[in-house]
Amino acid sequence: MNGAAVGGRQMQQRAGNQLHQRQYSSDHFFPDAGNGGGGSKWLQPGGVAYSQQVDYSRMLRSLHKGTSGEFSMSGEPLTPPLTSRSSSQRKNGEEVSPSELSPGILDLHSFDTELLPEQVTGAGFGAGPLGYGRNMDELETSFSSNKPMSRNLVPSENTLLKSFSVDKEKSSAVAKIKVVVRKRPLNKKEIAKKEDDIITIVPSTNSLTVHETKLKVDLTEYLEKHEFVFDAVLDENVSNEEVYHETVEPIIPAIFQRTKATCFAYGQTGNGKTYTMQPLPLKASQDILRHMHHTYRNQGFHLYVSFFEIYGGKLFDLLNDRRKLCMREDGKQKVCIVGLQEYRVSSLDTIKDLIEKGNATRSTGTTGANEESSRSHAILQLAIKKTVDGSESKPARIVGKLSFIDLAGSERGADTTDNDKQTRIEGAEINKSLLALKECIRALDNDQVHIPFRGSKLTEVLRDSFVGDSRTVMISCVSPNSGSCEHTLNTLRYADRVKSLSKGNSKKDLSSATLNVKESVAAPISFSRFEVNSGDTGEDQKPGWSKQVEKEAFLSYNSVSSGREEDLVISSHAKHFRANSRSSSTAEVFDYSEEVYEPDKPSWRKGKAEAYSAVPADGKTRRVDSLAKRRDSQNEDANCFDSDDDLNELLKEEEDLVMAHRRQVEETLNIVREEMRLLDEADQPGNQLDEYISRLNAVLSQKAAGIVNLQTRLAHFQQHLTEKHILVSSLGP
Ligand SMILES: Nc1ncnc2c1ncn2[C@@H]1O[C@H](COP(=O)(O)OP(=O)(O)OP(=O)(O)O)[C@@H](O)[C@H]1O
Repeated sequence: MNGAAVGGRQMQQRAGNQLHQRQYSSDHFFPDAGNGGGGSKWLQPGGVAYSQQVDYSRMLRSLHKGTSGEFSMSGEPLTPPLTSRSSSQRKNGEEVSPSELSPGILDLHSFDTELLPEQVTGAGFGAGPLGYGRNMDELETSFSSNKPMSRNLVPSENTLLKSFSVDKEKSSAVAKIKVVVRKRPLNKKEIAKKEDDIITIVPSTNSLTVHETKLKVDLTEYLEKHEFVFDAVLDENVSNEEVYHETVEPIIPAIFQRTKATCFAYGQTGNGKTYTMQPLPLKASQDILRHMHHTYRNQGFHLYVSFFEIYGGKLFDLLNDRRKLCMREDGKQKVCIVGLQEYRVSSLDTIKDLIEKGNATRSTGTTGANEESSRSHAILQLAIKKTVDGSESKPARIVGKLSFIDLAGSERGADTTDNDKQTRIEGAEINKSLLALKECIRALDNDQVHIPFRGSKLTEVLRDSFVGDSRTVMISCVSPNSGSCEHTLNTLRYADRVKSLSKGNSKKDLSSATLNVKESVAAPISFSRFEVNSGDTGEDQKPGWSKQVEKEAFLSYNSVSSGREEDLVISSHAKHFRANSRSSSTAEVFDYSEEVYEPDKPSWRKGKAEAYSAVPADGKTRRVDSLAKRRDSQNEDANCFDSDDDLNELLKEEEDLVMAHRRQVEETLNIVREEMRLLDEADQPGNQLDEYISRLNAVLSQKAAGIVNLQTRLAHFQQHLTEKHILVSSLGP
């Protein structure tokens, strides 16, 4: 984790199943004013365990000032005396007691999302050069200042309307799902071990190539290139500021227009997720505040911050002494997080304090790859709410929300062997939620009726952020060292899957179906050592999805199962089986490439669908893949079996798949036999022979693991096939 950014996290020793917590170095934000008790406490207003919408910044400021009030830009008093409660605690201007407050439930989503009026205030800053690009100090000054704005800073109404529509345009132009990859630099340890940087990036084409060293059967090394294209690819020289510009900045305007956006970082432990994620909320807050005070000035918008973590399937409030939270669903299936503290904020300093406080309280642990690894998913939410009829006494309505998720580091089962039991349990829980997250994104983008939000706490909590008008930005963090090659490929494949969920991309794939090649570019290592960061613009690096050149061997002999679901890319039609095997965790190790089939449905994604001419003008679906139209849930599967031909075709393909697996196992066995024969025949003197034998042994054990893996997969496929047969026969003639 990024110790520097957090500024003083300390890891406590884990005792048994106890959490690791980062202790915030300064717990002195507030004296225990309300209780009059001794010692400092972190925001315990009145010492009452009520929730929720604490006007934190007012309290902070009034504490700093020691006065009973401050003034908003409009000149109205904002801050109640320290001893009084925030505006949310007032009822028609009267003080109310905590017992009259909400019953301890913060329903982040209980208020109907409100459509903004299609107009902006006639005064204030525009979002143009005046609004953007100023530093935070200036920004703060302008936010907290009660001075009237200088005349020449006030743009015309036209300019404002223009900037507003530019914002709208910008936000609607942002893809529903954006996948960005960030490569971190080699760290000291890796440099000391003289590890190679195996990733080359060509920013101009958003492409990234992983150069994997592999062994042939005769034990000579060769390089295999895996090439990927994403929405953006950021190399090790890219700053956090640039990451923000590339990822979150474009979606800020959308948050004011009923959009819920989610930005999350994904990647192996120690790859820079926290380093990447931590600065983003503050930068986003800066932009949100700027919009509130300029484009949407005097429209009753307020910003609220909450910060919690999911650790071991449980929720903890990071801004309220790790208070345990419960998640509930109301009758409308809206998610309520009971007890979550939410702070109304209007200054960047306050937000910064809150973020630091939350980060310092997160659960951390030590993994093989990161001494201070996040063992939890941390979710920081910035909610924009609007007062109803300009009344402070009524609960504000949520307009939009931006969630930042610093996912716990993904690591493979294989890497956790040296970890204690707790760490391994954490790892399993983490991987489960990552899988669930991908499943949800996949289902959403396929317009599936059933979205498997219940797959994990993470997805349950995020349900609200994914339905309706939503935006998702995924930042995949990868490390460049050769030792992490397999992890890196797994991460990139996960990202690639998420990216390929986008119908738009799928359509591009389909329109160039044969171009969606899966090939490897291999060369003997002695001849083809790549130049690190040489801007490897080889011939095979062409822009566009069709250039996705990745070795995805049907089943690579050399790949030893890591137990992670990204490890395998088997075949598009196999996705069917997933629906039937959701309950089986082992079945979830399978991942499937997919050629997504696009029915022309009227939905919130229609705009995107229309962008692609592959959908026939008559609106009828075009058969691209006999299987694709029946891929989602079991019910959907059953409903979609149109004809016996389709069913037979499906069964045939599945049988072929099983046969192919069988062949793979047999071929692998043959290789092992051949190697054993070689071993027996090896007629080499002394040391050389020993060395040769030990190398062969290494290869053999690798193969043996591969065989076990293949056999397991084969068994699963056979099981699925049987289930399919049963399903087919149950459908009757
Ligand atoms: N782009 C980068 N530039 C410089 N240093 C980086 C970069 N990315 C990560 N680091 C450094 O690498 C280390 C690990 O990063 P970080 O803690 O963010 O990893 P992580 O992916 O969050 O790990 P985990 O999942 O275990 O929490 C930190 O010391 C961080 O400062």
